[in-house]
Order: sequence, then structure tokens, then C-alpha cells
Amino acid sequence: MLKVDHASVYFRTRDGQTVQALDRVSLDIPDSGFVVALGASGCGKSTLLNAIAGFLPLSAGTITLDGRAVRGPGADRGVVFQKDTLLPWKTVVDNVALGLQFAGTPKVVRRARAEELLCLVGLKDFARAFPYELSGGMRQRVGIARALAAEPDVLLMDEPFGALDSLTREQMQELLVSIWKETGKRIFFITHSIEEALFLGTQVVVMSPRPGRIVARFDLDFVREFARTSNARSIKTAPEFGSLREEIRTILHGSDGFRDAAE
Ligand SMILES: Nc1ncnc2c1ncn2[C@@H]1O[C@H](COP(=O)(O)OP(=O)(O)OP(=O)(O)O)[C@@H](O)[C@H]1O
Repeated sequence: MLKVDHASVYFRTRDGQTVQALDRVSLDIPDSGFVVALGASGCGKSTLLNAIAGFLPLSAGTITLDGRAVRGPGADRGVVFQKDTLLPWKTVVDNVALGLQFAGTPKVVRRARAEELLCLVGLKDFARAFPYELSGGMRQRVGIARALAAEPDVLLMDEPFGALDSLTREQMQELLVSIWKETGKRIFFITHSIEEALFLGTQVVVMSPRPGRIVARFDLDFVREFARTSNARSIKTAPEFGSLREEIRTILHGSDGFRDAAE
């Protein structure tokens, strides 16, 4: 279980003001859970993810992963950002193996592991390509493979598909579900898109801004249904999906300044 318990974060701005980015946020990511945080720009989603990643300390509250307190970054948490962070001078396979290289894994072992992961993300034939030869969606696939290389317990994804066109975005969502199903990883995923959140999450937490807090939670089964049926269209056009989309939209419009990037 990944457990965030009453997490609060305050930032000190350059002009000496204090900004509260997170206000007593609590959530659990159980084994094989896929938790999606949804909310307007500035509601603290990235702050929450960065705290779980160990990139920034909490001002109050605790985060534990399988009972161990999170006190900094670690190989037990793999992170994927909206903007890929691939090294342009390294091939795809070497980018995927980068973390393993830092960890001192022998070259043959890390190559084999990286190639296995490239198969998982559908890029088997691009192992020797360089990042500039890939589309945005393909680069994000490499980023996912790289995050999985160290065999993390949890995958943390900060709007990974936010910069992709809508068709590629849908393909990436479906790919991510198949990776989730195959690896059984816990996933914490951030998005502005209501539809993306509903489609992917076993739980969706809706956040409101200033200060960021969770205002609603939904336990969902759409992602498990997709993992079984592979029929995204029938899920997204189902009346239940549509009514939840409207319910969440109403909650978000009630919170300050919401803009759904997917609308
Ligand atoms: N290092 C920082 N110093 C001061 N304020 C910060 C810092 N980082 C974030 N904030 C503030 O904290 C709040 C939450 O920011 P955060 O980036 O977590 O929001 P977000 O929901 O991820 O937004 P977006 O969707 O636009 O990425 C914002 O008001 C932001 O201005």
C-alpha cells in the first residue's frame, strides 16, 4: 500500500508570502491500484506527485510505501513527466537502460531488460533509433519503459499524455492499461482531462485549488472492463460514463478556475 496521510505543503514565494499548495490530502494506492488525481491548473497535483516521488518534503503529514516512510527519491518509485527527459545523444535502448547503468547493472543484463521493456511498450524495432527519430507518443513510450526498468513498486505519471494529439493520447491510454494489466504495477496518474481520469482510474480523486485538497473520490471499474474487453468505445459511450463525466464537471466548475484540456 502507498499511503498519503494528511499531507500538507506550504511554499515560501520570492516576495516572502506563504502559499499552501496541499491541504491535508489523504489517499491510498493499494496493490494493483490505478489512482488518478484530477483538477484544475494550480490545485497541487504536481506538488502531490513530487512529494510521493520524494522530490520535495511535506510540511505536515506522512507518506509511506509498504510501511516505509518516503524521505527522498528512490528506485521503488518510477516517474514519467509530460515532457520527455530522454538524452538526445543516446539510443532508445540506452535511454531505457540509463537508470540501470547508474545502478551498476552489467551491460548485457541492462540491455536485455531494456529490450524486453521496449517490446512491452511496442517499440521493439526502435531500440537503435535516437529520440529525434521518434514521435511524441513514441518518446513517451520510451519514458514509460525507462521508468519501469528499475522495477519500481509504483509508477508516478505527471500528465504524461498532456502534450499529445487526441488520437495518440487515446492509443497511449490503452497501451498504459495493457502495461498496468501485464505488470500489476500500482499507478498514480495526474490529468486535467475528466474523460482520461474516468477511463483509467480504479479510483479518481478530484482536487480543488487554493489550497489543494481532495473534494471528491470515485471508485471505478471502467479500466478493469477495458482490460477485459479492449472495447474503449463501448465504455466511453456508456450512459454511466457520461453521467459521471457530468457529475465531475459540475464539481470542478464549482471549484475555482477549472479548464478541462480535453474539452
Ligand atoms: N516551488 C514553488 N514555490 C512557490 N509556489 C509554488 C511552488 N511550486 C508550486 N507552487 C504553487 O503551488 C500551487 C500548486 O502547484 P502545482 O504545480 O502542484 O499545481 P498543479 O495542479 O500540478 O498545476 P498544473 O496542472 O498547472 O501543473 C500553485 O499555486 C503554484 O503556484
